[in-house]
Amino acid sequence: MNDASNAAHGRRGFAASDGAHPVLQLTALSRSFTQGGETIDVLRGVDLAIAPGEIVALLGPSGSGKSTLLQAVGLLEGGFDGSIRIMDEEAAKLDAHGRTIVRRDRLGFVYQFHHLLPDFNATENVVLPQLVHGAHRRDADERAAGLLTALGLGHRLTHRPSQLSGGEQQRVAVARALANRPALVLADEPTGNLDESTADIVLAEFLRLVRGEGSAALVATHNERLARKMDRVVRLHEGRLQ
Ligand SMILES: Nc1ncnc2c1ncn2[C@@H]1O[C@H](COP(=O)(O)OP(=O)(O)OP(=O)(O)O)[C@@H](O)[C@H]1O
Repeated sequence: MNDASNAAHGRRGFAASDGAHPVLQLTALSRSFTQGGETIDVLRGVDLAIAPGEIVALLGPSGSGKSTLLQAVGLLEGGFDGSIRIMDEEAAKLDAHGRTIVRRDRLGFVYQFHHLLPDFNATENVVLPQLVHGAHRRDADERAAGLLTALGLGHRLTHRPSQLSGGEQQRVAVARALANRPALVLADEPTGNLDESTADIVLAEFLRLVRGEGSAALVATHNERLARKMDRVVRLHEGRLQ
């Protein structure tokens, strides 16, 4: 079985309680950017293991490389050296098709800005990734309504993003990220665009839901206070994790 077809077999054998296999294992991950003849070594050998169901805060000042690290793990960009193992599969070596399958079947994404589809309502935004994943419409509708209701949006199911507040939009983005039951959620400043009290509420709901679903998460933030609510904090310093 090649890497891509392994990925296509989804999460079989990797129950959330299976502590023996990290959902994510990074070894000597490096990334440099060259611009105008100058090379910046942003990641200089990052090592990290995340257990199933573990929620890890990735702290670091602006420019320390948090987004670069999340982009690597999200298999969104090439140009990295080192190993990215996602559920025991070497994802760094996959071709574009294999990476797409790993992203679709195993990863969920929450960004600072929600990136919801503006022409679709809240439910549809959570249903669509499930249909792409092969779910039946009725099951996808039920799951979307369940997730959105758990996030306090039961009365906003048919609102479009422009009819929702910033906090509500971000809750829809959280529901969308969890829709396909990912083993690992990658979140880049998921509440960075919200005022402090809304950020606290949305983050608490995010953590409760991720824990309830048994997913692991890697959450980039520069907010120490929010980071302390997670299971573990790692810090990016001079291109390495401390
Ligand atoms: N495509 C690129 N080309 C050149 N340099 C880049 C590129 N992407 C990122 N960088 C540089 O890499 C460094 C890390 O950027 P990154 O966005 O990962 O930091 P960050 O910790 O997420 O910052 P913030 O908290 O401000 O979002 C920065 O110095 C940035 O300028």
